[in-house]
Amino acid sequence: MSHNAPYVLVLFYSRHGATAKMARLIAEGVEKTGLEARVRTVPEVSAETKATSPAVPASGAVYCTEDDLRDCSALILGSPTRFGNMAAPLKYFIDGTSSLWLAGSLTDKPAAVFTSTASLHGGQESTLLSMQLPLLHHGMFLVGLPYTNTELTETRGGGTPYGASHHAGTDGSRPLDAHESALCRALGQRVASLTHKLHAGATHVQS
Ligand SMILES: Cc1cc2nc3c(=O)[nH]c(=O)nc-3n(C[C@H](O)[C@H](O)[C@H](O)COP(=O)(O)O)c2cc1C
Repeated sequence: MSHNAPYVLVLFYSRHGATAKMARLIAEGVEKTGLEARVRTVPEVSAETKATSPAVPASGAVYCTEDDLRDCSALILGSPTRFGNMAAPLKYFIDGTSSLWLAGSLTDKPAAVFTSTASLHGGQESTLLSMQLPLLHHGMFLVGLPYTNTELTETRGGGTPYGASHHAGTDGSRPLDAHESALCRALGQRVASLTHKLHAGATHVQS
């Protein structure tokens, strides 16, 4: 367990900004509970023959460090859907977490996932489910969205029990609607509430 103040790491990749907007709404949900949301992104990946980018992004969230990930109390992971799966930059980052896996650094911490797609039936669920696989390998407690969030049955866009999702449209211009936004906030709040409960339980056991 970390000695830092507890925080929920909202870690995402976004090329065109839709997933980044979801991350901000999820962070709002986390912070409603009084817990800090630490919003971080990952750099692009490129072939060895291609130029690299500056070490600090020009705008938006800063890049996630290994310490950010190791010391989080919970993780909420977001990616655009790419061919029904998460985007390579996020997968590349996760593939670099072997030392945390060996140390069990993320074991018994809550985790959840979110995605944005161009088409409504273009792989939201497959992306969310496949994003959960490495989190299970890390021993995390997966958190989804319960149907007591009535937006799940009312939505005409994104929103799944496996995590939050957004239908951006083929030109990416469809904004997050009220249902999708509410489910983003609900996911952040749910992960943070569970984190509070786990911390309270741990304190109780130790005292
Ligand atoms: C290489 C590539 C593959 C994609 N594959 C899918 C897909 O399988 N299904 C889908 O609905 N959208 C797909 N998209 C569209 C993105 O998921 C969509 O534009 C998303 O909203 C982008 O999120 P962002 O604004 O955070 O970058 C793909 C986009 C790219 C560039």
